[in-house]
Amino acid sequence: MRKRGEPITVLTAHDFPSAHVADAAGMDVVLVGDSLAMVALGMEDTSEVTVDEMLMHCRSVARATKSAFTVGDLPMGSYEVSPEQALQTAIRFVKEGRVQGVKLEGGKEMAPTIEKITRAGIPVLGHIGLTPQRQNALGGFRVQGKTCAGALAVLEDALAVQEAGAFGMVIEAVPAEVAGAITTKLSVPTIGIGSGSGCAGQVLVQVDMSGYFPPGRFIPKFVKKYGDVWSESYRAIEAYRDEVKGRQYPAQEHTYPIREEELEAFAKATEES
Ligand SMILES: Nc1nc2c(c(=O)[nH]1)N[C@@H](CNc1ccc(C(=O)N[C@@H](CCC(=O)O)C(=O)O)cc1)CN2
Ligand SMILES: CC(C)(CO)C(=O)C(=O)O
Repeated sequence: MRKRGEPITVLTAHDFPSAHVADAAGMDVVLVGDSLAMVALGMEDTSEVTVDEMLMHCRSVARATKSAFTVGDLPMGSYEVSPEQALQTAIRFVKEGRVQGVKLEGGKEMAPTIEKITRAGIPVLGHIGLTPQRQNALGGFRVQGKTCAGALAVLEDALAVQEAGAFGMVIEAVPAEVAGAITTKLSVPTIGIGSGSGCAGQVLVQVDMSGYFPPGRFIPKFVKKYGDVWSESYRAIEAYRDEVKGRQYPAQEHTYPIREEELEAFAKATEES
């Protein structure tokens, strides 16, 4: 259990085993992020992933999270058309995805949508600053709020998202000083990613922080690699390959016994045929 005032720990996980370890390790929130597209499905960006794909992964994660609050990310195209569309999608996330809350990207333009969903009793986590679903409009995965005007725009978004009823908001790739200052002006928590330690909580993608990617792959500056799951998996798979090829695996202890007389009878029965 998290103590009052302590930073909120959030981890993006996409399937049952990763969510299971995140929950066991005491994460406050597990987010089924649409980074799913890039991390688990091998897509170029997050714009391709569908509601049905997200829902399958939400269900998988939700089966594993016993104590972590579980949030599902509304994918691009499933909530921008109207607040009604967004509410319908959010309801599917709760009913079919079995999550407890939803996340959606956008600032003040999404306020009516956030209000609509929260009024229906579904907790909403906002997402401002760098909004990856809009990377084409932002000119790529670019740091936001780097100028006075840019920082003021992020602040305006934060206040609008809070006012609309969001229980918190992700602030992605905003200079630490700006994200910290915005955090002090809000009453709901900010969950930073690439936005410094002044946020009320932090989020990272589990695959990134545990090092489950090949050496040399590009990772954003904000990622700290706390583990080397790629190397460990690679080592294990190589050893398995070698032992199968060398007939060392499976060994006697990995097999099931049969009584001598049954085996003899079996040999006799098959000899005759
Ligand atoms: N796996 C993984 N995939 C992801 C995310 C993640 O968390 N991890 N999060 C979302 C994408 N977000 C980013 C944010 C920043 C960058 C990035 O590359 N930023 C430049 C900064 C560019 C600039 O200076 O403007 C850098 O060098 O860090 C890439 C994807 C979705 N996909
Ligand atoms: C990591 C985070 C919070 C930011 O891009 C996210 O939204 C995701 O996992 O999809």
